[in-house]
Amino acid sequence: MLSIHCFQFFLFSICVHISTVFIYFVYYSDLISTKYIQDIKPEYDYIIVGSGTAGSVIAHRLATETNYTFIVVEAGCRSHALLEAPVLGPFFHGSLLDWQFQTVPQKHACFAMKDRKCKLAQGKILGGSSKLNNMIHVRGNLSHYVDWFHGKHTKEYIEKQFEFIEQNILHLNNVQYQSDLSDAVLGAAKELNYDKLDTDFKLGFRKNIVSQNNGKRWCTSDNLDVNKHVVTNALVERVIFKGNTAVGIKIILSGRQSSIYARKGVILSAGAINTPKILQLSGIGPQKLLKTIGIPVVKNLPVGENLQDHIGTGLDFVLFNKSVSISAVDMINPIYVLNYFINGKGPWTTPGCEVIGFLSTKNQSGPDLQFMVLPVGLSSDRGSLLKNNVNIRDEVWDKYFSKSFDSYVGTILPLILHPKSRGHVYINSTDPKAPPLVDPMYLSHESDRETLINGLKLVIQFVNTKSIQNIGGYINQNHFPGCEHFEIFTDSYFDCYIKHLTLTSYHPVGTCSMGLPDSNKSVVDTSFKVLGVEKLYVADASVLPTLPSGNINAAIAMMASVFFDTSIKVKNHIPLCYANDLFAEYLFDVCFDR
Ligand SMILES: Cc1cc2nc3c(=O)[nH]c(=O)nc-3n(C[C@H](O)[C@H](O)[C@H](O)COP(=O)(O)OP(=O)(O)OC[C@H]3O[C@@H](n4cnc5c(N)ncnc54)[C@H](O)[C@@H]3O)c2cc1C
Repeated sequence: MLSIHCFQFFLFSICVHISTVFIYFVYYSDLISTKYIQDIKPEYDYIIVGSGTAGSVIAHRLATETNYTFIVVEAGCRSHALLEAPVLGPFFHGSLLDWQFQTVPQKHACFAMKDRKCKLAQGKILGGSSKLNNMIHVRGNLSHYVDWFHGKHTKEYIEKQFEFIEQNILHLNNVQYQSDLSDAVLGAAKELNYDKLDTDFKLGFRKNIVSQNNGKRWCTSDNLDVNKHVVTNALVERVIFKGNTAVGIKIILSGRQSSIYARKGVILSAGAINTPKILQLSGIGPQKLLKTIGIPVVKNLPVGENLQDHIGTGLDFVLFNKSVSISAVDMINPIYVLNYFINGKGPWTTPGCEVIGFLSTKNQSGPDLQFMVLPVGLSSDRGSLLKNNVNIRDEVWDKYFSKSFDSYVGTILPLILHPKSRGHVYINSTDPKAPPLVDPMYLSHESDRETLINGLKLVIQFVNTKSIQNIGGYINQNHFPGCEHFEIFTDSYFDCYIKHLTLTSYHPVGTCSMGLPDSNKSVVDTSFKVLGVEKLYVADASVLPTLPSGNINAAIAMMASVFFDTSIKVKNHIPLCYANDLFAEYLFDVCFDR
């Protein structure tokens, strides 16, 4: 048996090395072409920093609905068709396509990770984190978004924005490949009286809808004319101000510093970790922090505070005595590879997570917990990739995860939807290349731990259903290393377990919160404008004041679209029109104010 595991490890390791070499090739060929080909003008109407989910929605709408000049400035490289296969997502973690952020050592979480630091992958590539993500498309609960805008936009308006994005910007499919675990979990949910999930997220389960086009990953950046509108491998250092008006940005391109100017506005869409970093480097942030670092204060605002994330636990918690999916080794079967490249079908299209569910640990009508169901676990690849992605310590690996090698693993991952723990992102140097200190303070609020403990109990309930028993499911009975002194599956054991095995779902938000101008928690107003300065906007994950009820990519795209409508179209008196649905509009390709 040991020799099979060694062989599997060897095989996976070869795949990891091949993908690493290919990523180097993609990265460096773009770097060289950046030097000789990319053409940047000194001034545009708008500058967009970051080509991720949000930046690309804004760029696409600027290109297709206005005559404004603009440029998207992206620190990462262009992608490559071979990197679009959904199954390859985990290979990008820790690579040149990832900012490779880690948390500072955590007081209440991440004990099973090296130095108590959890890794927090974020995409550094054209398309941003949407090139690394699991492609799950969830609208979330619309009434939360109405609250974010303090009533400025109605639920119907938000719904229209989602419809617009779903019809014009994303490609959405049902998952193209499913394991036996999917149907078993849906069967279990039925046994436990959960409904099928409807659109306005309440409680219930469903198979995933994913952002894919013919089985290939689809990102908002895939709409862009890259040669015309994007410069890659260009790191934005800071915003340039004239008085209190943003007039441009300083960048490092091909090792050289230069400036680009914007007539109408600078839009920061660099994500929830990098946008606060750029603002702080530009003198917008907590006064005390900026003074300590020696940066002149342009505006004292709580930039970088209010960091939140959907936190979960439970990898390799559910085991099976028979296979519930094809094995990781099967993934390199040439038939599956060809099926993907020729038909856009089969296991290579897998987003990882096949089913999602929304539950309440408090018997309420709205969810406080999400389940993500994956037919793999941490030990599936025998330690060649995922162990490093999650930063697991060797001792924990040897004592716990490697013990699952002789079983089959699947994952029912409980995630807290509305955590109360809050952390921060602070720079600790004036060097734009230095990563900021990311302290999410995971699980620092006791109620978050309570929710997750109840979540693990719900996982056990699911595993005890007939549907899961029929496919040979059972709970891993090994004590988690570090928690041996607690009686297994008691509340105190689970409390210890989640503090050790703390997992991010890579959903950091909130670090440049949207809110009312007189609140001391707001960084941008409900028009996405940075408070107290002119012509500077933030539109990305960082403006979300709280976490949505579900995966966040669609909500970020929706926010970017609202930003475009309200702060570019309406502000510049360009009529709003979601579809040319009047005959005259259709005929003359215009929109009328309604
Ligand atoms: C591994 C993973 C799995 C996920 N799974 C899902 C999922 O299944 N469903 C879901 O809904 N959400 C998922 N998410 C979350 C979702 O993808 C992100 O929240 C979303 O893409 C963030 O969008 P954004 O525009 O705020 O930032 P990003 O998409 O991260 O874009 C920011 C861009 O700015 C660039 N940038 C940053 N700093 C600079 C600088 N100084 N100069 C120039 N450019 C810069 C970055 O390189 C990047 O391209 C996942 C995320 C990850 C990482």
